[in-house]
Amino acid sequence: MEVEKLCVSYGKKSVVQDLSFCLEEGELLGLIGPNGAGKSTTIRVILGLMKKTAGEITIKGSDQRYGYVPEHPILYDELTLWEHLQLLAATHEVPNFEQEANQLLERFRLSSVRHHLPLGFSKGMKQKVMIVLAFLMKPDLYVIDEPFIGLDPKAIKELIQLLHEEKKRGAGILMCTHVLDTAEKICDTFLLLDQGQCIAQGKLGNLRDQCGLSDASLFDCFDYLTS
Ligand SMILES: Nc1ncnc2c1ncn2[C@@H]1O[C@H](COP(=O)(O)OP(=O)(O)OP(=O)(O)O)[C@@H](O)[C@H]1O
Repeated sequence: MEVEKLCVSYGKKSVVQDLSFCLEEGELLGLIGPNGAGKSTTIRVILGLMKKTAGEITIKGSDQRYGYVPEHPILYDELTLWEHLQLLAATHEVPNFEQEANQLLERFRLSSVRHHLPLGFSKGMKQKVMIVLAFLMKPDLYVIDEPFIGLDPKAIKELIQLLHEEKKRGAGILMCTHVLDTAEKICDTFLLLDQGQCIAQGKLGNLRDQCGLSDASLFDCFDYLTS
């Protein structure tokens, strides 16, 4: 995915200015920044949920689908968990989805509630359903917004493992998060947004160079660059 000089406004208020970045195959890019920096807005525009004011977003390759894990789970009250998976498989042409779906449900400890309505699910269970739905499709591009919030440690471990597997398969992953210690461990590159502008991007080493702090953690770089 290539984003070039992206600008986004809410009415007259400009919230993203001249944002450019690339997401390569097999790359996990961490989109980080303070509250209100413009991360979710950027994601909404990439997903086509909001219009941009200017700029270009190009998704290369034949697979134009994306796996989206939103910050807040969005599920149908009247469909069971399994019916959600069936619906996604039918609308996104996922062939022989049953085996993959069963494995994902097992990994996220959701097998026993597969025929239940998500109305009675906890916040973390709903979040896990959104993850299973996104990963069932096996798209070339993932857009993931704050996936770790509300997940139990076992589910966090499974999600990190899944991210590794999908990277290995060649998928590009854009992940917005405030959980910097995990991001530091699993992301290949970072894009630090502040007040709608990119103030640093690249590998942790690039961020460290920009701060002049050779052993700094991602948190230290974030703190220094946004102060
Ligand atoms: N619906 C809206 N109408 C007007 N302004 C909005 C709207 N949604 C967000 N904004 C503004 O756009 C800016 C960027 O918000 P955005 O939600 O993209 O930030 P964020 O980086 O995702 O923040 P957070 O880390 O808190 O989730 C903020 O100044 C916010 O007040």
